[in-house]
Amino acid sequence: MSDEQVRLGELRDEIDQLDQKIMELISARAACAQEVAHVKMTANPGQDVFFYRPEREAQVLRRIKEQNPGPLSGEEMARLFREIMSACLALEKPMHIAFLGPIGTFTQAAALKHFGHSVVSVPLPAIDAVFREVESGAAHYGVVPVENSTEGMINHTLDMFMSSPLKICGEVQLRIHHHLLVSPKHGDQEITRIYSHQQSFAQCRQWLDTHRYGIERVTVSSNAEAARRAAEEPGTAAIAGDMAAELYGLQKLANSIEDRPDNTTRFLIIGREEVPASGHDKSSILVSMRNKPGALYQLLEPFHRHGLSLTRIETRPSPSGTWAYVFYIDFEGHMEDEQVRKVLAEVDEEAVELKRLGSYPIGVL
Ligand SMILES: O=C(O)C(=O)C[C@]1(C(=O)O)C=C[C@@H](O)C=C1
Repeated sequence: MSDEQVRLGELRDEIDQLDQKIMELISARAACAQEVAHVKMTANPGQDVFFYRPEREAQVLRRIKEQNPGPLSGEEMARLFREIMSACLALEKPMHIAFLGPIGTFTQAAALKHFGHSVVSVPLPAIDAVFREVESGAAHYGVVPVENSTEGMINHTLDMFMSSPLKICGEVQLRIHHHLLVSPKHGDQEITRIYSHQQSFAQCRQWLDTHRYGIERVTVSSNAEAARRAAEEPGTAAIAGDMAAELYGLQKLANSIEDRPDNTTRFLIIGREEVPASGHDKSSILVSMRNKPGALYQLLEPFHRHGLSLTRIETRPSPSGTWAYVFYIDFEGHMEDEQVRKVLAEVDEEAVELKRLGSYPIGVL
């Protein structure tokens, strides 16, 4: 045996022993989670038990990232623990997660990034269908897109909160890479049509104008649908992400064609319960103000005075009347925090209506 073979043999023995220990430790952790489920059920007999605890998961993942000794990166280590916790939660209760489908969309990728792969993910055809599925209790949680760094807010999601009783329980950000995809089945046939979702066309507009000028662009309901069509119709291509490419066996003609390298979409997790503070949280509200001079100043001034950081403010027309507006506001802090309580009490005094959409951990992954 060569020196290399001897050394490799030793290292692989060491890896086998470590794997054995890791397996025993993961099993002990899973048994602990089962016990947690038992405690939760006996403490709340006959009631809705919330097995999924977003604030606890955020704390665990943050601690892992902070204390990770390397050589793996903090992100990579947190991703591994994300999957371990996902499997532990599935032992307690398999979670049904509704998302804006079909399968292969970026929203599904976001759902799996947030909850891990041990959930049952349920594709639905529209954002309001995701809300309804969670409201009815058919799904435990839902995942919907809310804003894109290139294209701005997804107004349909914001507007749903005006009438829905659901709470925001979390957020997840996903880097969005779009590719120009073709089916290897169709050989070198000239591309005369490109399918994609309207948001994806918008995010790749400059690239398309430079590299595929004049080719017909056909808008479809999702990137996954675009990929499905490109897989079936010769002479067509799709703009979609990795999940859709894999699902429909497409090849990349051009990689990462989004105009902005930091193209990111933020998704919200919607559920039926309020989330306790995790120590690093964000809150969202909807406020409708009287139509008078200085209304916006009056609304924002208490946030400034109490030192609360606004992360997003968006205006939407009110469904109740012409020229009345509703403000959608995200800010740092939890509604249980003293400062936040004070600010919201002041806002409530001036507002026609204040709706608390929820406090939730700032995305960790
Ligand atoms: O701490 C809990 O409440 C648990 O149920 C355990 C656990 C975990 O595996 O760490 C699992 C699921 C929850 O979402 C949070 C954490």
